[in-house]
Amino acid sequence: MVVKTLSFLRQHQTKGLFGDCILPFFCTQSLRTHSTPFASTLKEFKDIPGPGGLAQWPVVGSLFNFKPFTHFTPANLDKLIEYMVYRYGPIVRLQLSGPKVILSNPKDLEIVYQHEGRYPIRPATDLGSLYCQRNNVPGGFAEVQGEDWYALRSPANKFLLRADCAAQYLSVQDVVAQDFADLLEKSQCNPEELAGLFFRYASESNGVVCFNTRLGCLRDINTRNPETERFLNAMAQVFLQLQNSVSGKSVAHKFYRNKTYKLYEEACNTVHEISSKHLKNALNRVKQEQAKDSLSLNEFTLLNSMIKEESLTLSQIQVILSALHNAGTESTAKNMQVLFYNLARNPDKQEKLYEEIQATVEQDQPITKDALAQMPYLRACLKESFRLIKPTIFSTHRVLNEDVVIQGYRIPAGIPLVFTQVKCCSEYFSEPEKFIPERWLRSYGNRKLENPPPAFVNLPFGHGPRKCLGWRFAEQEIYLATVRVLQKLRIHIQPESENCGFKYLIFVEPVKPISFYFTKREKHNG
Ligand code: HEM
Repeated sequence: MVVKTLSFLRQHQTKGLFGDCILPFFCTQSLRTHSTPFASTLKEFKDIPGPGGLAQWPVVGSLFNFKPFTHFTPANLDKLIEYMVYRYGPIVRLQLSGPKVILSNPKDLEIVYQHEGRYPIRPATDLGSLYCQRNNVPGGFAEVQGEDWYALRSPANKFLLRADCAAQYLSVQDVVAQDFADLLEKSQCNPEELAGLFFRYASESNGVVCFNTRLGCLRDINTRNPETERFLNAMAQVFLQLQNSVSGKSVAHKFYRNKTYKLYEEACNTVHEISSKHLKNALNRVKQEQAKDSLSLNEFTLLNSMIKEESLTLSQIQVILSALHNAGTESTAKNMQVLFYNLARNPDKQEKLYEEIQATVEQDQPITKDALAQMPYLRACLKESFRLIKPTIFSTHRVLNEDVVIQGYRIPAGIPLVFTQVKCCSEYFSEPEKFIPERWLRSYGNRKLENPPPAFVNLPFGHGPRKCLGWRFAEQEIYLATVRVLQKLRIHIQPESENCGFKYLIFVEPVKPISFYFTKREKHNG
């Protein structure tokens, strides 16, 4: 097997499939570290460092990682993983509902990505898969693998991988961002309700992309549409129950339709029902406008690109658009709050960003693609916020179809590899706990970045063919909201949120809702 793996690596290197990176890295890192002859340095899977004894037993071994044997619970799995990396190093083998390998060195992540193949496998949450199996409904991007995944991903890629896709929606998403800023200006919300406003913003902004319509999520409380409210509540319920399923609050859903499962199923059905309606309406509008000759399918929109895909059925279009809307809402809402939190805690950086905005965009003028391109500090602030909070999602896994050699250990195909980036912060960044957007600027303090961090050190949207499909939209939505809010308001947090912790269940999220408050900026006249 060892020889097979090595010959595989050699073979592909000579073929150039992995560029010239894999084998040299393998040689310099793994073999040099252990400085023994080539094949004999390969160590077996069972020798990977990690908790020993009963903790490695199949099935029951997982239990020994948690209370009462340790002080960790499934709800703070990220802390357990952080501890494991601290205790055992960059590669750790442990039982977590089956054997897993935790990797934290960016160079090892790179190796995994190089081996993930055409159809990368990211294991789904069991609640999502159970829902599809028990109801015999097709899965979205998160639930499907292999060719089924590719059948969804490839038509979506045609639009979403184009560099200019988000720019098509810039003006309409800008209006959504202005509505959000207006709402924050007027709001007298408690922290939970405020967190809900971020969720509403992300849903509204993604709605214009996925369903070509304003869903009405940002309407004033008195004019809200009951169906939109039902939609928002159902989407929030989907994430809540997913969190319950991964945080150990529900285990029995695997065996029968327990409360968590039933709530999840009901919420998924509601999301499906309402998103089907939105899609039907959007398609009708397209037909009407085509009949009037006022719309050409050549207009570059997500919906048009789906309609033009002859291989796609209506139900597949529905799955793709609904999955995009769901995947993009909670993730964007949560990461946006993290950015606002970092800006609130660093008023000097917030003012510096405000100055950049003032110099680039007029308050009553639309935000253009060029204007966004001229705001490097805005981009640096988001990048730094992602770095500080990472991972943005708990957590990116891959399962490889082939054996791989990492840190000198042979990891058999099929073992889930869990990526975490806890340690690399201090290794690659000075003052890693500080929010320093400047570190991402080409010149930092008038000197060129001497040791730029390795490429795989900060991957908020993942990497490779299975990378986040909506990353351009996520960034655009966060940029627009930040610009429109800062033009009007200063972002602050109450002292009780000063050191709010974050947890990672599905997406990153504050342990307690953040107590933001906003003060109006005096109007500038140019
Ligand atoms: C700040 C906001 C967001 C963050 C941090 C984020 C992050 C991620 C990450 C880390 C993944 C897994 C990638 C991997 O396995 O390599 C992912 C997957 C995905 N994201 Fe996002 N995302 C965000 C917003 C969005 C938005 C706005 C959309 C849609 C408009 C979206 C759609 C998706 C989809 C469909 C997938 C599954 C892709 C697949 O399995 O093929 N995301 N996202």
